[in-house]
Amino acid sequence: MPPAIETTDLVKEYGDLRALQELSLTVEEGEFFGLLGPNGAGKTTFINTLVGLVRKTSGTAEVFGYDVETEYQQARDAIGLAPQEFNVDRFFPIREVLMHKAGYHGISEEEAAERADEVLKRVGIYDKRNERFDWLSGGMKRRLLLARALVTDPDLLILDEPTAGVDVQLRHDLWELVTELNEEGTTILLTTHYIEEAERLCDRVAIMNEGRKVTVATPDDLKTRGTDTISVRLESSAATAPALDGYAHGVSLSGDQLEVRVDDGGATAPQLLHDLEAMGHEIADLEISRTSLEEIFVDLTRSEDRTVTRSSASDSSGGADDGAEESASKREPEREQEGVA
Ligand SMILES: Nc1ncnc2c1ncn2[C@@H]1O[C@H](COP(=O)(O)OP(=O)(O)OP(=O)(O)O)[C@@H](O)[C@H]1O
Repeated sequence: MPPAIETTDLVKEYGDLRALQELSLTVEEGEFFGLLGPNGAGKTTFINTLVGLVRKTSGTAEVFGYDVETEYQQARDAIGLAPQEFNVDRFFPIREVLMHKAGYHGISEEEAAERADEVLKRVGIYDKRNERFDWLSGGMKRRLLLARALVTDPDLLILDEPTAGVDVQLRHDLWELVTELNEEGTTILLTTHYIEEAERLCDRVAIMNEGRKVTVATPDDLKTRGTDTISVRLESSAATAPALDGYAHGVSLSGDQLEVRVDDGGATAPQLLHDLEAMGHEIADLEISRTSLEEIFVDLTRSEDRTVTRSSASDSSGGADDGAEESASKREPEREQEGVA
């Protein structure tokens, strides 16, 4: 089986702005994969390229081995997208919205009705099935976007910031649901600003910045890239900070409080204790704090100089590009429904 997503040297330019810069990324079938990055990193552009809402400038992008442009229909049929923005037909009861969506993918009316009911139950808004989108609360709207993504029973579920602005209860419900889906075999691509979410859910994460892939790693691997702090309380104040060459990246002392920065706190603590005792210090207390994924993320995505930046001309050329997107969006009526480009 080919990977769920495989892109090679993918580039997207909006006028002078390179939103994706030679992005090569592989997401294996069955993975729960996170795409992290600050605002404007290119996450939505990447997703929109996969679903045919944005036309790539160069490079290749395949979904389960299907080229997203030359084999658009096969690639698109494999994907369920829950976009960041609410883009649902407001004039129909939500059950019908879901049935229309299934219909676009060639599913018979009878089966579409069954599937609509099934996914509405699954996301917990079946009792709202005859209501219109506008009448739903914000949280229910998020649930509906997920239901719409699921109604075609996709092999690849793409969630673009599914928990942005939702309450804690819904966030946990959504986490539970997507974990279940992944356990049932659905590949998941999730973009999020919540590091905790990525850490909790994802097998691997790609960190993007300014259209580039900064790194791909498991959340645990990422955490090992930071430094830990060992905080030691001494029985009595010391006059000078001890020299701990060899493993300490930094040592600071304030009275009886000593802070030592090391690569791996757990592995280094015994050595540190030994060394301090050998220097005549008595230890009252010791605590290790691990670098949070958030700190590592901030560190990895510190602003760099852009090789190509938006120029004043790009606003107008962005308009020309929009024209290209618009013609792409007319290829299938559903694209307008799901479109966020
Ligand atoms: N249609 C467009 N025309 C011109 N520029 C665009 C267009 N869409 C996105 N951009 C620009 O491309 C860059 C990447 O945007 P994108 O929305 O992909 O980032 P993102 O990582 O999804 O951000 P966020 O986390 O804020 O959603 C940004 O600089 C954005 O302004």
